[in-house]
Amino acid sequence: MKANNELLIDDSSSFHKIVTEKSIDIKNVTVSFKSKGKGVFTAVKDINLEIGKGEIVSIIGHSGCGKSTLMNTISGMVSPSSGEVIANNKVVTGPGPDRGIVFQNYSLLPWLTVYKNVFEAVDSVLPHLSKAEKIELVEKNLNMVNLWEHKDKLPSQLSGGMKQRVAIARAFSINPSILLLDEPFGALDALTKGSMHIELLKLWNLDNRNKTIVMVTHDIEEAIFLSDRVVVMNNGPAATIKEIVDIPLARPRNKKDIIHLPEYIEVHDRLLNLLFDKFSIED
Ligand SMILES: Nc1ncnc2c1ncn2[C@@H]1O[C@H](COP(=O)(O)OP(=O)(O)OP(=O)(O)O)[C@@H](O)[C@H]1O
Repeated sequence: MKANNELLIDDSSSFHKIVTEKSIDIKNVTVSFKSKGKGVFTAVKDINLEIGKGEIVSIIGHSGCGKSTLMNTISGMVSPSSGEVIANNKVVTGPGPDRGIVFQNYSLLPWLTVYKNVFEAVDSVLPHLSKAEKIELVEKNLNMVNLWEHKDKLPSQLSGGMKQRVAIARAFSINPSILLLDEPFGALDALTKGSMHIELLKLWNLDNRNKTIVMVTHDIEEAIFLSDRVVVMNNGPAATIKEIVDIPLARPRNKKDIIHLPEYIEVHDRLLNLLFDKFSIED
């Protein structure tokens, strides 16, 4: 049995696809913030995590434990105080088009239509494409999330789920090999969230499961349904990785069926225990 933070290479007993290429390598990463009058605050400490190409990995942990900080080191928006992040075999020194990010608050430009929100992103990240190629990309991705007919609407005319679908279509249209999702479905109701999970997996499948997806979530069921592995963080400050849990469920997964499987129940219990081990029922 391999240590669970190593890549699963050629492991025929695993449910995971065979991973032969590293996509992200977080090496001994510590992130500290300096704040005026309060000195130095260490958010995460000595994080080591390897993620293979095409893997879906979720990060869960209590509020403030450093999940977003860790994601931001992969995106390049936060620099590690020590250690380094390697993405697609290059040391991360800032944001790049190989890493797309989707936030909980959609971050759409409110003055641009759905179409323009996606087009502008394609235009700025892939300037070498012809206009026709850019239009084709925008159309394909808006169709994939069933929003083509809403292409002329402004974000204010859309529901939360629709806005998030635009944000996801935008992230996919720039075709990053790594997709970083920071609580992407946190603000959605359960039904919308469920259909967004299917949309996300559909896009991932259409791309031959080649995109690496790292997602921050608070939702254990969401993490199990979507992920190959779930990274559980300890509480901060100086948060570390508590455990990395493999999700032993074959794909495609049917949400209604998997919840009855003993493997699901076991992994769900494990994650609950890891997250809530300090509480008892009486609490
Ligand atoms: N730029 C910053 N300057 C100072 N402290 C920061 C900064 N960014 C994050 N922190 C601190 O680092 C810790 C981790 O924050 P982070 O946002 O990564 O946590 P999180 O696990 O994503 O939280 P949540 O689940 O509530 O979104 C927190 O204590 C936060 O206050």
